[in-house]
Amino acid sequence: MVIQKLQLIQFKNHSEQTFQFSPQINCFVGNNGAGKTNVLDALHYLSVGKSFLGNTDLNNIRTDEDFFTVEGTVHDGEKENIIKVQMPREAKKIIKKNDKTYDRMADHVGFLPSVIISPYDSNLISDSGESRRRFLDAMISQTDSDYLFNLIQYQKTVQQRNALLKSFAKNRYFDMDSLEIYDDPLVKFGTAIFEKRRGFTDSILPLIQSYYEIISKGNEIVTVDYESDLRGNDFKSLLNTNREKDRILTYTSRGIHKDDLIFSMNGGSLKKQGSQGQQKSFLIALKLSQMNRIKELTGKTPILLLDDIFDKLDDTRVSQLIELVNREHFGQIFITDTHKERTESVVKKINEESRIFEI
Ligand SMILES: Nc1ncnc2c1ncn2[C@@H]1O[C@H](COP(=O)(O)OP(=O)(O)OP(=O)(O)O)[C@@H](O)[C@H]1O
Repeated sequence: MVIQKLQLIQFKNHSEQTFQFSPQINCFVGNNGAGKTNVLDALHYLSVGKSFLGNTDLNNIRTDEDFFTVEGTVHDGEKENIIKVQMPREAKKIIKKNDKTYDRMADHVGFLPSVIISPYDSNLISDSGESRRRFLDAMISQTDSDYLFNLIQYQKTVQQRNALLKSFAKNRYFDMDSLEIYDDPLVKFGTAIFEKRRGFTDSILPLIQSYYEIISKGNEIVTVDYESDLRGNDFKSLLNTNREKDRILTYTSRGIHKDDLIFSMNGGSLKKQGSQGQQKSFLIALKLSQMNRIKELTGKTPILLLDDIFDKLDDTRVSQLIELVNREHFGQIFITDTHKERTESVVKKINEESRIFEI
């Protein structure tokens, strides 16, 4: 997948801007606050119809304007496609491919896969399990539409079961039969999600380890463990055993909504023991592995968005990263950096066609 052209209208700090891209490496350089990350965010909109910064769509309309438009010309290997995201202040967001409006945003996901590596990824290490679960879900659902369906059904069922538990407590009443109605859907959807998450983590671990080894020159060993209540436990029995506890707590205490990914370095916690550069190297390895899996499963090469990638990495790690990019041919890459000279020197070492845009 190659984005040939990007046009921004009233998108964040960009009033009107058009970029003609290289099919290989594109760099955006400029001072803090110039709007480099905003360009990557626009590319993210073309991929999944929303911001990677967690902003609401309305916040991304340029101040005092009525709408934003992000339009991209995307070559899918066969033909050119025009992807257009339009966000009016007073109406619903729409996304179109070749002038045809999608009924649901989800129908577009997967057409232009992307992987982003940004400073915000550090939340994956520092935050609670919820952000790691969201990451895992986003990774798997880019290549598996059943997964998203099962997940939505599972989450709805947990919400309904929790609401019932709360109403029991409020009304000082308990009815086992009506609570048990939720067991079958929880077991069905939860077990399917568990199997997918386990399979995905198992398949991605050797990739993460090999990318990390290259970036760090073998200085440390990292691991990722998938932690789940369903590991070694049958979900149905787990629900039975915890029914009384759930009644007291008034929520569903066990299940795949409590899953987590445990990141370790040399046997200890990556969060507690990893330096900023080591944590960043790990996140890069994780994301490159995600990229590799998407490519393998869909046959499409995702676009790679690298926000502030060189910050916090020492020269050795930057060189290793360049070597990796040269070796693996990651497809089309978009990089932001505040240091023009650093970007120029890095790009010179990569044997691919590049373009540098000053923002
Ligand atoms: N809706 C909006 N309307 C106008 N300007 C906006 C809007 N949203 C964000 N901005 C501006 O965008 C700028 C931030 O852009 P961005 O995050 O892309 O900067 P950057 O070049 O990546 O900076 P850094 O090097 O610090 O990461 C800020 O100046 C902010 O005020």
